[in-house]
Order: sequence, then C-alpha cells, then structure tokens
Amino acid sequence: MFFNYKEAKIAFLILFYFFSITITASLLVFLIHSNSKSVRALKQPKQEEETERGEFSAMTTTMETLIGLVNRIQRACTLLGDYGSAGTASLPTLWESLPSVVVVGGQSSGKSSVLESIVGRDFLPRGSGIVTRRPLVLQLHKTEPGQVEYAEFLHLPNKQFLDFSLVRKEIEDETDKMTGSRQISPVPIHLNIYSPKVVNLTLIDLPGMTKVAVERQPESVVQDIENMVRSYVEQPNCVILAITPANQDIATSDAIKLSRDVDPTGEKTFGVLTKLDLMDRGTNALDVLEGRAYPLQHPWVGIVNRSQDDINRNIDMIAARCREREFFATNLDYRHLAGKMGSEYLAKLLSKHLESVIKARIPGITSLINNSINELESELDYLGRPVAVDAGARLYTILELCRAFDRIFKEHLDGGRPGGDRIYGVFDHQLPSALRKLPFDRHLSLQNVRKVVSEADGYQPHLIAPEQGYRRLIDSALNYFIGPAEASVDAVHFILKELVRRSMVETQELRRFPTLQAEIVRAADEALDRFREDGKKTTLRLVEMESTYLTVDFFRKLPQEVEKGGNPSASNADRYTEGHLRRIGANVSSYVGMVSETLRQSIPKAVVYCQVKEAKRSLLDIFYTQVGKREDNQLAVLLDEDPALMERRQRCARRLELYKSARDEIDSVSWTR
Ligand SMILES: Nc1nc2c(ncn2[C@@H]2O[C@H](COP(=O)(O)OP(=O)(O)OP(=O)(O)O)[C@@H](O)[C@H]2O)c(=O)[nH]1
Repeated sequence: MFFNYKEAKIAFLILFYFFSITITASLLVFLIHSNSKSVRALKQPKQEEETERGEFSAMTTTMETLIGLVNRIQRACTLLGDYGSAGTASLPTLWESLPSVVVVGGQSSGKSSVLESIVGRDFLPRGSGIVTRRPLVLQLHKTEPGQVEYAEFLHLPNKQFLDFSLVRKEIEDETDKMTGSRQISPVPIHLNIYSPKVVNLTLIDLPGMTKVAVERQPESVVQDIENMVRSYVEQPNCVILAITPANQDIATSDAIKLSRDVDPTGEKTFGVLTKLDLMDRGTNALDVLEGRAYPLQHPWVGIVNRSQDDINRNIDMIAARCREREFFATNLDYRHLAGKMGSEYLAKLLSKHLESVIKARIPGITSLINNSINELESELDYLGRPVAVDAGARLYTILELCRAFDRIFKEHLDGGRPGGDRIYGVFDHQLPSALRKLPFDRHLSLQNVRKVVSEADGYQPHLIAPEQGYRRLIDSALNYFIGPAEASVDAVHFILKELVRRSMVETQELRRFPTLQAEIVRAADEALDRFREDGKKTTLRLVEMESTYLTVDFFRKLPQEVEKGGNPSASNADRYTEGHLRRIGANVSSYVGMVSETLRQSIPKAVVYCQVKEAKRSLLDIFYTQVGKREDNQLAVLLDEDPALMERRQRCARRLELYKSARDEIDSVSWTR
C-alpha cells in the first residue's frame, strides 16, 4: 500500500500537472468568454458614439452655419464701418442686432490668455500692468481642414499674417499709434482669424478694469475704462465672458460686479475662473465652479492658462492645452468636473449658446434687415442713379434734368404748385394801389394848374381853352405812371426769380448736381433779366403811347358839357378865375383817371406777355443751345456731383448689398435648418 519516496514524487507531479491543465483550461475558457463580453462591451459604446458623433456633427453643422452666418454679416458690417455705437455714432445698426462675446475683467485677470486659449494661437500682447488698451474685435472663421491659418486686420485689408507673433506686434503698434504708449482708446482694432481649428465666434477683448490709475496714467483712466466696457456690455445682444482670477477674492471681482449690474438675471453672463493653478495650496474653487457661491444661470468654467513663465519659455498653445487637460484630469479637487472645464470646453459652450441666441434673434434680425432694405432702397431712389459716362448720355441727362426743373417751374406758374398766384397779387393789388397813391391831387392843385397854364400861355393868355396848359398838365401827370409800371415789372421779375430758386430746390433729380444747379439758376436769372428789360420797354411804351396821342373825344365832349350844363357867359367871365382853373384841373384829373384805368388793364398784359409767358416758353432756351455746344469734359463738370452725396450713395449701395446678402444668407440657413 505504501509508495516509496520516488513513487510519491511521481504521483504528486502527475496530480500537479492535471490540476494545472484544468485551471489553465478553465482560465482560458473564462478569459475567452469575458473577452468576448468586453469586446461587445467595447463595441457597443463605439457604435453609440458614432451615432452620437453623427448627431453632433449635424448639430455642429447647423451651429457653424448659423454662427458662421452671423460672423460673415459681422465681417461685412465691419468692412462697411457699421459696428455699432461703441465704434461710431450710428444707431441702430445691424451689428448691434447680432450677438457677440465680450470679454471683461480686471487688469491682468487673464482675458487675453482666455482668448488665446479659445483660438489656440499665441497672438495677443500679454503681461502684467495695462496691456490691452484698445478694444480688439476678434472674429474667428472656421475654414476647411488642411487650409492655412492666417490673420487679417481690417486696417490692413490685403495683408495676410501667417506668423502670429507679427499679429501681436501689429496690435501693439496699432494700439500705440492711436493712444501713445500709456493711454487707452475706445476705437477698436478689428482682427479676423481664419483657421480650421477655431469655432466661428466674434469675441471682443477689452481693456482690463482697474480701481486705481497706474503707470503714470491720468486719474480719469479708471472711469474711462469702465465707460468703455459698459458701452459694450450694455448692448442688448452681447454675451458677457466675465473673467475672474481664482487666486483673488471673487467678492471683489470687477467682472462679476459689472455683469451683475448690467445682467442681473445672469442670462448673458458666462463666469470664467482663471489661474486655478495659482490658488493657495489646500484651497480650491469648487464652491464657485459647482455653483454654490456666486451662482450664474450658465455654469462657471475653470481655466488654466499659461503662466508668465510659460510664455517667457515659449511654451506653445498645444502644449498648454494638454497641460490644462492634464491639470483637470489629475487634480483631485476638479477631476470629477474635468469634462466641463478648460478652454476647449468653454469655446464649445459659447458657440452652442450663441447658436441659441442667434436662433432666437433671427426673426428680429430678419425684420431689421427687411426694414433697412426698404429704407435704403427709397434713399437710393431719392439720391438718384449713378451718372452717365459718355458725352451723348451726359447731354441727355443734363437736358432731362433741365426739363424736370422747367416742368416744376411751369407748375408754379400754371398752378398745381404755389407761387404763381403772387403774380396775380401784383396785378390785382399792388398795381391798383400804387396807381391810387399817385400824387395827382398835388399835381392838379389850383396853384400848380395856374402855374402850368400861365407858363404854357406865355405872354398871350389863352383865349378859349388852354390847349398847351392841358397838354403840359397831362404830359407831366402821365409821367407818374412810369413808376407803377416799372414797379410791376420788377415785382413780377422778383417773383419769377424766387420761383426759379424754389423750383430748383424742389427738383429732386438735380439735388446731387450742385454745379448744374448753379448753372441753371444763372441761365434762368439771365433769361429773366432779359425778360424784365423787355417788360420795362413795353410798359414804358404803353405809358408813352398815352402821352403821344391824347383821346380827342374826351376833350371834344368837354365844351359841350360846359355848354349843356353851365352858363357859357359866366364861364367866359371867370376864364382866369379859380373856378376856371379848378375845372381845368378836374378835366385833366378825369382824363388821367381814364388813362390810369387803361394802364391798370394793359400793364399786366404787357408784363405777362413779356415776362411770364416768355419765362414759361423759353426760360432755358439759350442755355440749351450753349450746353449743346459744350465739350464732353465740360459736360462732365456740369454733372460733377457733390462728393458728400456721392459718398452717401456709395455707402447706401454698399449697405444695401450687405443687407441683401445677409437676407439671402438667412434664407438659405432657414432652409437647411
Ligand atoms: N499661472 C497662470 N497664469 C495666468 C493664467 N491666466 C493668465 N495668467 C498670467 O497672467 C498675466 C496676465 O494675463 P493676461 O491674459 O495678459 O491678462 P489680461 O486680463 O488680458 O490683462 P490686461 O489686458 O492687461 O487687462 C500673464 O502673465 C499671464 O501669463 C492662469 O490661468 N495661470
């Protein structure tokens, strides 16, 4: 029964192998089984991930389209100088209706560093003290994968910056150019970055807020910066990126204080905690990041940017991002939040938020665009078409414009437009009243009649009737009519002149051509002067005609009337007495009255014939002939537009183009949504 030692050893070895094989086999079976499970387990999330990625990419596409759309509109706005009241005084603008992200915070809180992290490039001036001294409007444009990254400034439109350190230099130079070496300026610098690695965003970096003036700055700098920052964050469509360094007391954060002020509900504010790596050992910012302290509607995002030392050692952005990821993944305090921390996450969060903001704003933007298009189109109509370029077309344009003016001038005379009635006022009121006021009483006073009659009689007093006395009295009385006749001509002349000016103002088509306007007015004035000369000659002739041939009948009737009504012997007796002279005065007066009545009728006819009718018929006739003989360059001078107006039309046309393309863009996005 008993084995010897050798047999026992063999039996033990056999048993050991048997158990080893069994265990290995079961282990293998277990491993294969568990492996297939884990393969399944591994495979499943990947499929889910793929579906998720599919959804995400669809979402990202819409998001990118929308944000890209706004970016493109914003870019067009900046090219047109239309970037809101913070940049210029024009309000309201399309820019203002578009959302943009404004980065605010205290000095050296890390604003520029956050921007750089979002862009993933090293291009902003950074350091201690006041570094950002002008607003920087930064537009990120996502390009196709593999395309070259480059930056472009609005003030250097045709220069592509491939070297981003030169971008920093240009920002510094451009800042100094506007501000000197220490001052701040509200005039923004516009920078576009094109890269496959960025998300479409418009970000605005602002000077850091401060409580005291530093570095030989004026005391007003504190208030100036606050005013500037406010002018941006108070825009209804801005998203505030409030940067607060974690190594400072958040209760004193300028960014949080300001954002609470302008955005009390916290809808527009994204809180960003920088410098988490610089917090005192044993402390953390979990209270803030988890929303217990200083809660905002959007979650706080923690960031770790490059330190000054990193910058000095030229640690690049890729390495910095890796380090940031590593910081959150490995830090015991923040490990559980790692997926929702860091600059990459912040960029996506902002992008997503902007999408929802834009979606909500699209109806408002569309109606703003449509209203603006209508307004711009009517303004362009008002400003007129661009000027013709060849001689024939120029001449045609000039004649058309003259005709438009002439039409309006005629409307003033014929009725339809006011002014012509004032001419009738001259005939109906001014002329009769001037005629009534003529000093015939004085002229035909007893003394004057006696004087004129005796002088006319000479040494031999008249025998029956003082023929010469009558003639002299009538002649000199008729001279008085020259005044009212000339005054009527002048009055109508001035009315016509004023109507020319009025018609010029009312000829919309001519507004843009000050030179042509002046020429037409000059030509019209010259024509009116000619018509006035003619009017004067004609009316004076009427008066002269009255004195050259007296109405015989009138005088023939006189003795008969005396004989009929009175006592002839008595009349003979008092031939040189007062009664006789009074009768002569009365006779002359009634003759002059008759002439006055005739002239009251005929002067208006002469005036209308010589001035009004001629003005209607041939005001610009001579001008037309002169223009027809002019050389092309002289015609061009006539159509020389007011430069301010030309610029206004160009601006209007460019803006119209922008709004139309914005409308088309929005329409196309709406279709793909
Ligand atoms: N260690 C560390 N340093 C940081 C961090 N963020 C910023 N800094 C450093 O803080 C300094 C100021 O950073 P900037 O980005 O220039 O700050 P800013 O707010 O833009 O400064 P101003 O424009 O002058 O107001 C720089 O030296 C940065 O390297 C961070 O998260 N960690």
